[in-house]
Amino acid sequence: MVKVPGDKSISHRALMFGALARGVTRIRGLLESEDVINTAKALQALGAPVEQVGDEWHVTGRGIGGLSQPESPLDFGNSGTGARLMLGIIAGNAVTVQMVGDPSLSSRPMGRVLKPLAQMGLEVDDGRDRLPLTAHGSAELVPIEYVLPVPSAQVKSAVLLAGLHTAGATTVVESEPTRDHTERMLGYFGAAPEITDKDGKRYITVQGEPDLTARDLSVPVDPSSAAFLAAAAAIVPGSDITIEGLLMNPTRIGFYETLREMGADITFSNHRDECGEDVADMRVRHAPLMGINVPGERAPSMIDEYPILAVVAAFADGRTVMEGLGELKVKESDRLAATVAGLVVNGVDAVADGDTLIVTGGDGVKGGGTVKTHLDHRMAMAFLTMGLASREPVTVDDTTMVATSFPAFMPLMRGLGARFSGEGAEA
Ligand SMILES: O=C(O)C1=C[C@@H](OP(=O)(O)O)[C@@H](O)[C@H](O)C1
Ligand SMILES: C=C(OP(=O)(O)O)C(=O)O
Repeated sequence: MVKVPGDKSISHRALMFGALARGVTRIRGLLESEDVINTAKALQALGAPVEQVGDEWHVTGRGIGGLSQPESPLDFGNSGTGARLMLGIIAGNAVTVQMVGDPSLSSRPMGRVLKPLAQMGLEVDDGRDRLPLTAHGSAELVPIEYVLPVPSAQVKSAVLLAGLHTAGATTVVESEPTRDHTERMLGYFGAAPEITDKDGKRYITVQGEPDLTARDLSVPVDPSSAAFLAAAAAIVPGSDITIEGLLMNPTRIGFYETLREMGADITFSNHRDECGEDVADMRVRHAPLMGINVPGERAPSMIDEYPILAVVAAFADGRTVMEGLGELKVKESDRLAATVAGLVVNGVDAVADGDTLIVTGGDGVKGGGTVKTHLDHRMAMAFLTMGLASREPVTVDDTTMVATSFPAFMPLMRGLGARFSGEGAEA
């Protein structure tokens, strides 16, 4: 049984909802990674105490609109989720906040959240749409109806969080379902949104100024982190691993559906509910894999898993065609370009054609190349995993960013038999 840490998306939200509720929220299984700790520090600086108590994290909520002026800039490090969701919260409080991030985060588009938040009343100095920026929240936000121009749970969540700070009903319309942890957590904290499906679109409406009540919650295992272990088991002959308590939310498990279609031996057991989310235990055993077509509609349910899926595809027989990957270009790096480059430098036949990624496998993977990770944790973990099954070692140029989402990655992999050398830069 392998213990994989808690889900990053749910961890950010558990801290944020804890800060917006009344009372003390106690969180078990919080992902203690750099991204999540930066969110905890930001909330603390905004006047909602966050403390570690044994193996729990306690957040003392300030109620909707109850946050206070921070004394210094808030640093979101590498985290798009932290920065974008917090913008939704900052928007609804009468505070002025300087937001900064690392070079990767500072190059990512913030206009996608700033545009709807500006309609609601948030002001940003000099019309900036990248970090660093200075945001002026307001105690008088106005509700809006917003049609998402991109399939993004971060944009959806920022607008819904801001909507909680208005005196009316805010609706987000999405045409492709994205991860729904914000909606579920709203329900768990006592303010379930109204969700209706009409003409192939989903309408999510929150009522402003709800009373959120502090809750105890336990964070399920992150399917995006577990994907590296599952992939390793799928490509390394003789593997057989079981991961306990995996988050099975249908908006998150496209990677596992895809691996199964490729022929991977994956079974789920002991399905149960944990704090409003479905979880199960997952067993993965090595089996021969074949290339498949992965439809674009599936992309939101596995958006962070494409680098590792592309690595798995390199070990599958034939072509794997992955469509609809436009959003990969605006992650911690341009993951479409970086994945192709990492595969090619290790002797794999891979090309990007517009928003489509095509990887042809068949004869194993040569390896021997050095992969540029561009401050991107998923690039580092995907290619370290590739090195476990390639003929020659794979080198990655930097492993420090792994700590943003999965600090236990290298020790866990070592525990399963992986050998990394050179301070872990080679697999
Ligand atoms: O809402 C979230 O927690 C996340 C949403 C996704 O981003 P987008 O909403 O930008 O697609 C995902 O890539 C990110 O790792 C986490
Ligand atoms: C895209 C990711 O995270 P974020 O947007 O929060 O930086 C990720 O973890 O792969």
